[in-house]
Amino acid sequence: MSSGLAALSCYRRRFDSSDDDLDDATTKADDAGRPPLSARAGKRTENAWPPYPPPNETELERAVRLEEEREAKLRSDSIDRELEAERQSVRRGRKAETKLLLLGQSESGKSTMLKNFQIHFAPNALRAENDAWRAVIHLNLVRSVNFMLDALTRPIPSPTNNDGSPTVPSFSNRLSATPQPVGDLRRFKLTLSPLRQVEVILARYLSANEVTSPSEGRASPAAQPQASATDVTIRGGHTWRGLFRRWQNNGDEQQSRFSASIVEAVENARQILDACREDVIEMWNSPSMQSALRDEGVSLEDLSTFFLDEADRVMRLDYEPSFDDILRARLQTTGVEEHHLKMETGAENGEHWIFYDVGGSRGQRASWVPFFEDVNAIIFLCSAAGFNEVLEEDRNVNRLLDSFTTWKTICSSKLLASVQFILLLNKMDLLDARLKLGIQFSDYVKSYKDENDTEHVTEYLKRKFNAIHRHHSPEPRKLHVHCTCAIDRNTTSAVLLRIRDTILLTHLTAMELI
Ligand SMILES: Nc1nc2c(ncn2[C@@H]2O[C@H](COP(=O)(O)OP(=O)(O)OP(=O)(O)O)[C@@H](O)[C@H]2O)c(=O)[nH]1
Ligand SMILES: [Mg+2]
Repeated sequence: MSSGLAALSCYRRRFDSSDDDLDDATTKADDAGRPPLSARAGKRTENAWPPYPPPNETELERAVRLEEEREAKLRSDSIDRELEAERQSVRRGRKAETKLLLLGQSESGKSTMLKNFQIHFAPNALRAENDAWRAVIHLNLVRSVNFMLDALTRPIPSPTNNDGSPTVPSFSNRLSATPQPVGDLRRFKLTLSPLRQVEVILARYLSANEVTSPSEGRASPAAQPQASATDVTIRGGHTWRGLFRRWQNNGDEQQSRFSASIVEAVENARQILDACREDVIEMWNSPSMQSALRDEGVSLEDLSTFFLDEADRVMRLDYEPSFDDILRARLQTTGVEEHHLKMETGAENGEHWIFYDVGGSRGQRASWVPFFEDVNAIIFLCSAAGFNEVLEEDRNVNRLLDSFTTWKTICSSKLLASVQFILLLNKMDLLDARLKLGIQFSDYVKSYKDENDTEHVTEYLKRKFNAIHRHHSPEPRKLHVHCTCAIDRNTTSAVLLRIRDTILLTHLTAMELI
């Protein structure tokens, strides 16, 4: 309790004590303003309030006493109002502390789910980051194009037969055997070569450190070798979004010069993208190119096919990212990023929610622990489609098995004993597509004996996660489970509302308001 509240309560206690000391039937003064019977009978305590008239009270004394009582009543009402205001402010303060921790392995969809929260509850703030997201989307796209060009021109060691002859035709042989002339690939390599420069520019500036780079005249490159064609890594905590807010006149000339140089370089990159647009479309739509990619073993899932399909729109000079585009932009998280969401809609308008979005790869999980002590809820994401995938960082480990193990660790944590637990079975679209393709869930999960359809597999996953939660939680706790497809913001919005209700309920319960 604050000192103000304590002082007010103390005053209230003194004020109320008179009633405590009196019997029910005798506590009210009569209409003439005379004290209650018990008081008149000498039962009242010395400091009782309101003061009682001496037996021979004159008219003047009575008027003074009644005035004092009226003032006391006004003071009491004012105290009541202050107490209520303080209670509201404590309540708001608690809400301002709403902290949510997004957990789960890499690529489970944590950052995508966070973007859903932003789209739903703070759309204007997200829209203000459009310039930064455009750069991420462009980087996703050029990485895919450059990755394809590299894959198609990489010399492949051909396996040989016993007699030394190749068992499969080399790529160039295959390409010449297709209707697509080899010359086209050469042409694409040539005409699209400026995209190498675009990749460097965007990667460089997206990973730039606002504080150190201007003086050092360099930005830390993000263009580290990536596991997937489209992954973009930006160290957690970097205010990369802010780098694109033009000319924030904060009085720092060096900073402004740096921002201006970023803006100029990114504008150049956009010009190049616009100029390369038709060639990218032609290359991507060429059937022989796509079949060559497949022959080459390049998984289309590794490419940002969404943006390649949308190249005509995305590469135009006047392109503005839509919310659906932002949802699809892949930006691998490293470390722990703190995101403040100021609610712009609904009853929570103006409230602050703080999200901690973590990097999910194994090497980063130790950095989650310090955040356990101070959160209201955990939102754990598991890719339901991970059953036939392995971890990027350890290709011997099945993704679903890794999710079970991580979930068990999280559930067992004593630090999280009183935290709200929300589990999202994400990527339901991919699970559904894979099962419909005939991929057998039981081939990967030996204990699974049910039918190979989405409904039964989902039930199995829910049972499994629930059982781990029940057995390993330090004390009984409710688990909220939802199935999601984080790239579909329409279906996800219903889940977001239910998550919000869960969080609000936690608050009200904590404040003993219900
Ligand atoms: N098809 C499909 N793709 C999804 C879904 N959720 C996320 N993705 C995609 O999965 C990829 C990884 O999503 P992220 O949200 O970046 O994953 P993350 O958990 O934040 O990963 P890290 O930052 O590496 O820990 C992105 O390309 C998303 O567009 C989903 O429900 N369905
Ligand atoms: Mg992430």
